[in-house]
Amino acid sequence: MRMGRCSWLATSVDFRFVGLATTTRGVKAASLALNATLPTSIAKEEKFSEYKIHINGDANPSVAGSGKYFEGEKEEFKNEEWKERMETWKTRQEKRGLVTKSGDGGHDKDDDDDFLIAEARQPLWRKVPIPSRLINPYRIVIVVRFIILCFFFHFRILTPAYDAYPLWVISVICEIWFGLSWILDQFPKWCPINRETYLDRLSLRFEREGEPDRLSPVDFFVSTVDPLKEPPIITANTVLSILSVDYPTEKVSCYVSDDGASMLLFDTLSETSEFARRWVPFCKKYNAEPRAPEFYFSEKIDYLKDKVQPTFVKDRRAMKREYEEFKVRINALVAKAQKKPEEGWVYLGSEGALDIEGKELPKLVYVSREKRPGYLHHKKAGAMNALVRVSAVLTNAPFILNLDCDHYLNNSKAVREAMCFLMDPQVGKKLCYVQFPQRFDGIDRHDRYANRNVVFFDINMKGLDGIQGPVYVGTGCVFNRQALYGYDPPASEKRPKMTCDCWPNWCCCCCGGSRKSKAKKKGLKSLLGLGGLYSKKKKMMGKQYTRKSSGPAFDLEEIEEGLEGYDELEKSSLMSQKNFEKRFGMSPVFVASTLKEDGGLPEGTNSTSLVKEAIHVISCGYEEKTEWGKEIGWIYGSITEDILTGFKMHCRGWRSVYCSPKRPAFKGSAPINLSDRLHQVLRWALGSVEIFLSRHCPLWYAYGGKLKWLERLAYINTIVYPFTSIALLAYCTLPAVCLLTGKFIVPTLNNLASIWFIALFLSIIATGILELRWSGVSIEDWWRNEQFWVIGGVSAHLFAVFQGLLKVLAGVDTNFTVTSKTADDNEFGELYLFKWTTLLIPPTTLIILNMVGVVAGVSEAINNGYGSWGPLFGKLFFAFWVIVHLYPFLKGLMGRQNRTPTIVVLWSILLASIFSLVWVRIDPFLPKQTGPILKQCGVEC
Ligand SMILES: O=c1ccn([C@@H]2O[C@H](COP(=O)(O)OP(=O)(O)O[C@H]3O[C@H](CO)[C@@H](O)[C@H](O)[C@H]3O)[C@@H](O)[C@H]2O)c(=O)[nH]1
Ligand SMILES: [Mn+2]
Repeated sequence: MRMGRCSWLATSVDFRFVGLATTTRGVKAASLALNATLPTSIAKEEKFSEYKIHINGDANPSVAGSGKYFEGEKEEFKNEEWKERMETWKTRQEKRGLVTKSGDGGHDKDDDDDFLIAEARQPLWRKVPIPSRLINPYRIVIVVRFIILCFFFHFRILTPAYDAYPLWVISVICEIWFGLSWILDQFPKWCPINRETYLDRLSLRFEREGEPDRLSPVDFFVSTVDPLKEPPIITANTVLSILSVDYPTEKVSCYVSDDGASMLLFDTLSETSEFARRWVPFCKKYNAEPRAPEFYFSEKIDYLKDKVQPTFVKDRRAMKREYEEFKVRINALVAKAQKKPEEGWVYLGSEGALDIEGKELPKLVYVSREKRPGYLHHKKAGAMNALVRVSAVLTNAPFILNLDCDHYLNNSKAVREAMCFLMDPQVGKKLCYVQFPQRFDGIDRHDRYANRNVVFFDINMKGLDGIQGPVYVGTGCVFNRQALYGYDPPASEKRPKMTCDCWPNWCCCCCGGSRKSKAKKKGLKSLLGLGGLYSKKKKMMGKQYTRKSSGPAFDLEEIEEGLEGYDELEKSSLMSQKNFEKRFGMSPVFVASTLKEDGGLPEGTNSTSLVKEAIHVISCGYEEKTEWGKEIGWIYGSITEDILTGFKMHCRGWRSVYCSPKRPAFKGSAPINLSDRLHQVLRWALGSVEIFLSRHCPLWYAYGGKLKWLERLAYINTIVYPFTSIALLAYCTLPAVCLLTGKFIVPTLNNLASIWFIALFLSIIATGILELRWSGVSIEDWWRNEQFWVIGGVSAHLFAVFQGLLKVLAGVDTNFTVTSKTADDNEFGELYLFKWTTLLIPPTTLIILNMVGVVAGVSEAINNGYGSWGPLFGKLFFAFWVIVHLYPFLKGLMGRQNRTPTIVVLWSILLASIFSLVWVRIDPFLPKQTGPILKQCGVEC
C-alpha cells in the first residue's frame, strides 16, 4: 500500500486515531474531557469513532463572564495608548516641520483629533521604489549582457572545435541551457520594489478610542507531524509566541495540526496553555521580544536596556525559572511518551480560561485528523486543508496565518504588518496572501550551505513583488481565506472574465469554461436558495443590512430549515446544494461559512454541535469526490505544495504582497549539516519536478488567464531548475576531461572572439555587483548561493530529476522526509554531523576528477616546457571554477574530525579512476606523451 511508505504512518500504531479536542479560550478554557478509545486492530476500524468528547458546560464561557471586566481593563489601557500615540505623532510632525511649536503651548483637543483623523486616512503602506541611480544601471547592464550573450552564441555555434567535436557539442548545449535559465531567472527581477507599512495608522484607523476594535480576526495554523524530529518544546515555543501576539486577544485563534496523532503533543499543548497564563501577560506587560521563551531567554543582549519598570528584573527572573520548570515538565512528557500505552490514552482537561491577571487568552485548538491505510493523506497539504475546514467551522476568521512548527513569531506586530495590506480598502480585497521572508536562527556564521537563502528572499522575491507578487514559501504567510476557496479575485469594474484552466483560449469552449468564476459563485448562491432566505430574513428583521458585497448573513438553522421543506419549485436549489457539496464536501456548516466573506460564525450556533461538525470535516473520507486539493485549499500533487498553491492563486488573477519588516517577522530553524540540507533541497527539487510533470506545469497551464507573463517566467524557473543539474554535471566534468585529454571545448581564439569572451565575463560580474547594490545583499551571501547552486545541482537536483521521472513512470510515491529540528543548545554540533547518503557520490567524484585533472595537466605542462602553459591556463581556470564551487562540500565531507566515511572515498576514487582510465585509453593521449617521455632524460635538444 502506498501510504505505508510514509514513515510517520508506519511508525505510529495509533494512526487510525483521530481526535479533535477543542478548547475555547486556551486549552484550559473549556472544561473539557477527551476520552479517546483507540481501536487496536484493523478489524475494529469501523468503530474508531468511539472516542467521546465531553464538554462540560458551555465551551465558550468567558464571553459573558469575564467580558465586562476585560472591556474595562482594555479601555483604560487604550486611553493610555491613545495618548502615547498622539505624542509620538506630534513629535514626528514637528520633526517634519508640519506642526509649528507655537508660543500658545500647543493645540486644543479638537485640533489634535482632526490631525489624528487626517493621519488615519493616510495610506497604510507605501511602495518604495529602488532609487533609479541603482536600478537603471542594473537594467542597462542586463540588456547589454543579453546582447553580448547573443554574439557569444553566434561565435560558439559557428566555430566548432574540430579536434574535440563531441566536447564542443556538449559544452554548447550546456551553455545554451545556462543562457535560457539565466533569462528565466533574470527578467522577473526587472522591477524590484520594497514596501513600507504604517502600523500607527492601522491602529488609528481600526482601533479608535471608545469604539470596538475593528481589526480582522486571524486564525493561526501550525503544522507538526513527528514529535521525535520536531521536539514538542519547539512547537510549544511557536504556540506561545502566537498566543502572546500583539493583536486583540479575542481575534486570535491558534490551530495546531498533529499529523502524527501523538498524545504527546496534546499533553504538551495543555501544559503550554497553562504556562501561557503567565507568559502572555508577562510579554504584554514588558513588551518582550521575541515572544517565544526559549529564544527570549537566550538572547545575548542587554535586556535591561529601555526597561524602566522596577519590577522587571524580578519578574523576568521568576519567569525564567518558570520556563525552566515548564521545560522539565515537557521533557518528562517526552520520556513518558516513549512507552506507548496499548489501550490508548485518556486525557482529562482542567478548567481556567483566563491568564493570571484575569484577562482572556486566545483560543487554542488541537487537531489531529483521521488517517487510515488506503486513504491518501497528502502530507502537509492535507493537514492544512483539514485545518482550513476545522477553523471555518469553529472561528472562521477571514485571514489565516500559517506556520511550520518551528517558525515562531519573532516580531509580535507581524500580523499588524500584514493587515496594513489586507485591510487596505483599495487593494486588500485583491490580495490572496502576504508572504514574509523566512529567517533563521542557529545557522553557522558563514552559512556554509546557504541555508539563509538570502539571494532568493532579498532579490528574487522583491523582483516578483514588483510583478504579481511573491511565490508562497510554505510558512510565514497570511492568507485571505476566500482565495483558498478557489474563487477569483473581485473583478475591477469589468465583467468577470473566465479563467481558462488548461490550454489556450480555444479549448475553453470544449472544457466548458471555468469552474470558479465569481459569476458562478453568485449563481450558486442564488440557486442554493440562500438569496431567497437572505431577502426573507431581511424582511423579517425589518432593516437594511450594512454588509456590503459579501454573502448573506443567515443562520445555520435557517439553511437547514430552508433546505428541508423544499417544494417542486425549489428542486433546483437542491441541485446546487449538490454542486456546493461536490465542491466543498458534505458539511452544511462549512458551506455556509464559505459564503461569509468577512468571516465570523453564523448566529445561533452552539459550540457542542460545532465541535461535532469539526470532527466530521476532518474525517479521512471527507474530501472524496470534492475539489479539495484540486481547485481549493492547499493543492495536492507535489511535495512542495507551497509553490503549487500560490501558483493556482496567481493564475486566477490574485495578487500577493511581500512584506519584510525590519525586525524579522518569523524565525525558524534550518538543517545545518550537509546531508540534511541536501535532503531538504532534494525534496524541494523533487516537488518541482512533480509539478513539471503534472497538469499544473506553468509551461502550459492557464494561458489566456490572468497570470502575468513575467510571473509565469518566474514560476517556470522554479520548476525547471532541477533539470539544470544535468547540464551542470556535464559542464563540471568537462574541465577534467579537457585536462586529461589535452583538448579544449573552444578552438584557438582570434582577437574578436576573445573580446566576446571577456565582455561576457565582465557583464556577468557587472550584473552581479549591481544586483548586490540595489538589494543590499552581501557578497559573501551571494557567493555562498553560487556555491550551493553547484553543490545542490550536481547532487540533490540530479537525484530529484530521476526520482521524479521514476514516480511518473513507475508510480513510486514520493516521501516527505521531515527535517529534524534540534532543541539542544549544543552550538553547531550539528554542522559537523555526518550522515552517509548516496547524494554525496556525484559531487565527490567531480572534485576528485577535477583535482586529478589539474595534477595531470600541470605535470604535463611542466614536462612540456614553457610553451604549453598558455593553452593550459584556460583549462586550469575552468577546473578551479569547479573546485572552488564545490569547496564547502569538501569541507562538509571532511567533517569536524577530518574524517570521511571510507565508503564515499572508495566509491569516488573508483569512479574517478575508471573515468580517467577510459579517457586515457580511448584517446590519442598516450602517443602525445612521446614528447614528455623524451624530455624526461633532462636533455634539452
Ligand atoms: O506529512 C506532513 C509532513 C510535514 N508536515 C509539516 O510541514 C512543515 C515543514 O516541514 P520541514 O521538514 O520543516 O520542511 P522544510 O523544508 O524546512 O520546509 C519548507 O518547505 C516545505 C515544502 O517542502 C514547506 O511546506 C515548508 O513550509 C517550508 O518551510 C513542518 O511543520 C511539518 O510538521 C506536516 O504537517 N505533515
Ligand atoms: Mn523546516
